[in-house]
Amino acid sequence: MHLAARLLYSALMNLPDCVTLENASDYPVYVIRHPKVTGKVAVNGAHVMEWQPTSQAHPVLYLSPDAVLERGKAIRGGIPICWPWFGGHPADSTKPMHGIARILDWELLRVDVKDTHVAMLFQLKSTEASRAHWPYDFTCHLGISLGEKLEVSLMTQNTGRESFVITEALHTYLSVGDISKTVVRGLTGAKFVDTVGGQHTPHDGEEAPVTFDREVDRQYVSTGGVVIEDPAWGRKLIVDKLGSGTTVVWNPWIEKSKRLGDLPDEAFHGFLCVEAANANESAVRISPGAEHVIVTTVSVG
Ligand SMILES: O=P(O)(O)OC[C@H]1O[C@@H](O)[C@H](O)[C@@H](O)[C@@H]1O
Repeated sequence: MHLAARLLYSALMNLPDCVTLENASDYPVYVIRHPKVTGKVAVNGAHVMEWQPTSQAHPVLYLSPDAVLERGKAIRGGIPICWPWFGGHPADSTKPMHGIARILDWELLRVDVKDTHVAMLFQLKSTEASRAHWPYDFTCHLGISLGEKLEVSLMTQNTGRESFVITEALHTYLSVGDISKTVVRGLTGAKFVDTVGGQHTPHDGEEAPVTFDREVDRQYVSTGGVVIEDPAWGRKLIVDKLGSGTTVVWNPWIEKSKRLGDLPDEAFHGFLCVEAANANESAVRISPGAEHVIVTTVSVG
């Protein structure tokens, strides 16, 4: 659907009072102001840019102050949806990094408001634009529930006549008080692929929890959740997931931050990414008519 039609449709949807559609500089964003939670979700990528329970003094998600808000571009921070490939395209390096879902406009189908949360349902269907990058027919639904807990679930349906294989990630940027004191628990013993510098080096599991004193870019074989201890802000973040065989942990540290134009050089001190993903041997084959769901939740312990 064309953007203008989509915006008209949203207007006709009678958005609840706590959700408004703001359209500064032709960049539509749903803004949530609910007694229990505030948030922002961009039409571009159905991208959760912000989510903050009103009980929290500090933001939970990280959003770069230099993030580029332009349709067709990925946002640095929040939760980019990496789909239908995670990382670089396996065969064609000219295709967009992390796939197309984060750079296409999604359509809001429904909003439900409860005392405790706001739930939104977005849809992305295959079009000529998507087929130019990926030649398959699909419908994706993204459910986002913003409350004391954040839940994001991505369902991929194969609406075509041939099977396809996807890799994917719910690429969650989390704010922390000090990355050098941050500890990620829940991945001990898990094999991982180290991808720092673009290499893909397999490793056996480690007994120590994950800590940060340099760039970390790892794809763990893991179906379970993690706990992120952030002593600087005296809190724990709990990231859980379903339908995911890979957990990606990423912090760019200083050199890579300098190379990323949409991230301040020193911003790496204040975030890490923990991504519910399916990569490598967890790539998902979906038959015609079949579907696959991946879910991540984030809460503050
Ligand atoms: O800059 P992008 O395309 O948003 O990717 C950010 C990072 O995303 C992570 O998931 C990857 O593991 C990193 O290698 C990558 O640098």
